[in-house]
This record gives sequence, C-alpha cells and structure tokens, in this order.
Amino acid sequence: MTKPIEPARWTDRRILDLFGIAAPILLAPMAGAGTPELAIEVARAGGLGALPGAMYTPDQLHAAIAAFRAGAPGHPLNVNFFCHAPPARDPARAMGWRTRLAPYYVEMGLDPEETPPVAGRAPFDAGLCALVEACRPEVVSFHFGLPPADLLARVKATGAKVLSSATTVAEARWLAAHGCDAVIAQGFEAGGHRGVFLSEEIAGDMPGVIARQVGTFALVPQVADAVDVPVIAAGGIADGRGVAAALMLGAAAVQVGTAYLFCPEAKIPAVHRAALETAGDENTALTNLFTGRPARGVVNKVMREVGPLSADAPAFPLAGGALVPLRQKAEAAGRGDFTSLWSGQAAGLAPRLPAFELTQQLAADALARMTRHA
Ligand SMILES: Cc1cc2nc3c(=O)[nH]c(=O)nc-3n(C[C@H](O)[C@H](O)[C@H](O)COP(=O)(O)O)c2cc1C
Repeated sequence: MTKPIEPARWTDRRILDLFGIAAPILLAPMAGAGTPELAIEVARAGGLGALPGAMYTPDQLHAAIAAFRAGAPGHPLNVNFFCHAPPARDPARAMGWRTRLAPYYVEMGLDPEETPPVAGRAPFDAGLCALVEACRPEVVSFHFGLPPADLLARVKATGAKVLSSATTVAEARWLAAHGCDAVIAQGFEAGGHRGVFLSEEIAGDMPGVIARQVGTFALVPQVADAVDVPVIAAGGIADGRGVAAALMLGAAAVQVGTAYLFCPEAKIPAVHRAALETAGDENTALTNLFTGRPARGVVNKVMREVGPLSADAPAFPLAGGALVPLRQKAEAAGRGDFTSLWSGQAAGLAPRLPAFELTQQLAADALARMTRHA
C-alpha cells in the first residue's frame, strides 16, 4: 500500500483547511456512477468523498449518506445537487424527438408508439434542502449554477461549505459573488455534463456555446486570477502529472471524475466500462442527445448517427426518456449504442486502481513531481 499522505507537505493549504482533508484530491460527484463505497475509499485515503444527489430519490440519498458515515466516520462529505430550472412541457418537441428516434425503435424490435419513461433529474428544492439540514454534509456542491437565494441561505446556515462549477471566468466571478466558498473551474476536457449556466444561448445555439468552451489549462489560471476564493481544477486530470500541473496553474485542489470510473467501487454498466477502455484522447465528444444539455462521453452509434449535437433533442433533462427503451435493449445484448458513456478526454491516463490506492497515488505522485521541480 502507498504511504499515508503527509498533510504538512502541501504548500497551498486553503482547500485542505477549508474541508479538513489531508490531500487536495476531490472525488467528482458522478450521477449514475458514484457510490458510497467510492466516496468512503477516497475519504479514507485522505481526499474528499462525494455523493451525487441528482439521480437518487431522497430516501436513497439518506441511505447513501448513512452508509458513508458508517464507512468513513469522522471524514467530511460532499453531497452534490443539480440546480437547473425544470423545462416547460413541449409536446411538439417531444414528438419530434420520438419521430427522429423511431427508426431505431423499429431496428431494435421496439414499438415506436409506446410511451417512453420520463427521464428525471430533480433540481435542488425545499425537500432536498430539508434533507441537507437533517444530514448536515460538510460540503454541498451544485452543478448548473446555484439554487435560489433563500435555499442557498438555508444550506449555508447548516455550516456547509458551498461549491459549484464554472466553465468561464464570468461564471466563476458570479459564483464567488453569490457565496461560494470555493469554485470548481471545469475545463472542456471534463467528462459528464458541462456546468455551463450563464449562457443564454444554451438551448438555441448549442454549437456556438460549445465552440467557445475553454480548456482546463487556459481556464484555471484565469479563474485563479479573477476570484479571491480557492479554485478547484476539473477536467482531464487523471494522473499525478495532471494534479501537479493544476496546482502549478493556481488551483488549490483538483476534482477528478473519469479516472475513478475505472475503480471497482464505481457503478457503471459493463458496456460503459468496456467503452472507457477505448476512450483514449480522441474518442469522446460533447453531446446533448442523452439529456438535452452538453456532456462529454465516448462516441457511440447514436452520437455518430444523430449527433453528437441535435437541435431536435428536448430540453434538459427530458431528452433521455425516449432513449431508455433503446438503451435497455442494446445493453441486454452487450452493446452501448444508446448508453451515455460519460468520459473525459484523459481516460487513457487513468492508473486503473481501486479508489483508495488511486487517491493515494494521485497525491503521492503529484507531491513527488512538485518537490522535484521546487
Ligand atoms: C460519469 C460522470 C458523471 C458526472 N456527474 C456529475 C454530477 O452529478 N454532478 C457534477 O457536479 N458533476 C458531474 N460530473 C462532472 C464532474 O464533476 C467533473 O467536472 C468531471 O468529471 C471532471 O473531468 P474528468 O472526468 O476528466 O476528471 C460527472 C462526470 C462524469 C464522468
């Protein structure tokens, strides 16, 4: 086993002291893939464990938090929520989307007339806020901006430190001005959903929004210069080199997602695990097909043939519903043709270790590199 992390050796202690952790490594909250086991192992290794609230029911989230508390007593926990505005119903768009996908239903032996399930991702609301008040996670993070001021005030009143993702300097400034204790600078390389929230054109001009997305290497130092709160770098960081580079660019910590998907503690379908092996540096793309918002994943059949971006896809989070029957049928046949295979651009760098060992290796390797270059 790797040696324990020595907290005293990190020169920038802002995030370590803010959260009470030993290493500046944050597990990314990953809706649909994160588990209490993953969070426990990262926390035990000295990083910050996270649970994704977006795809759990409140009861499931309660149970997941309790499992974390039992498995990693005394360690802080980050619980993550989405705070998108729920979309207005748009039956014409929903029908257009089903018509676009109808040939695949026929190809897969499914009835295109069958009503697909509604894909839901609940935004942070008063009920989830009450859950935060009851469970008191030490850190609460948000994706797609921040919740309304009254809910945010209630979260902060619990003593939780608040984080959210910024994809531009303007978003980082906005988050710092609205009460975030630290800002996650999420570069273009990142797996999963872009945290974009200030762009008005997100629905109307998806290609334009995507063409302007900023990479981690350019984003992190500009955000670090722009805000007074500590910055957490995310996107394409999958080994010790990436951690060291992010810290040199002015980040006080990193948030890592894709590299943890290889861990046995991550819960992803077999087709996703297999696809990650092929992700490399050039086999992912930003797509809106699976939810309606841009997110990075391994290119598969539906992305190649319908997208990766489609103006027909209904608004977030509704696009996914019509893909569910196709996904289930294809996965049963061992194919990921309709599955959201979220991955960042650096999957090929991930050391492929269990979560405890991965966290310690990321930290130890980064420390060794930074010491060599000091
Ligand atoms: C499978 C997957 C699911 C994700 N789900 C969430 C989520 O629920 N909430 C969130 O804030 N970020 C989510 N993200 C984005 C991460 O927080 C982070 O920005 C990203 O993983 C960093 O880039 P990397 O994947 O290259 O490490 C997800 C990322 C992945 C890969």
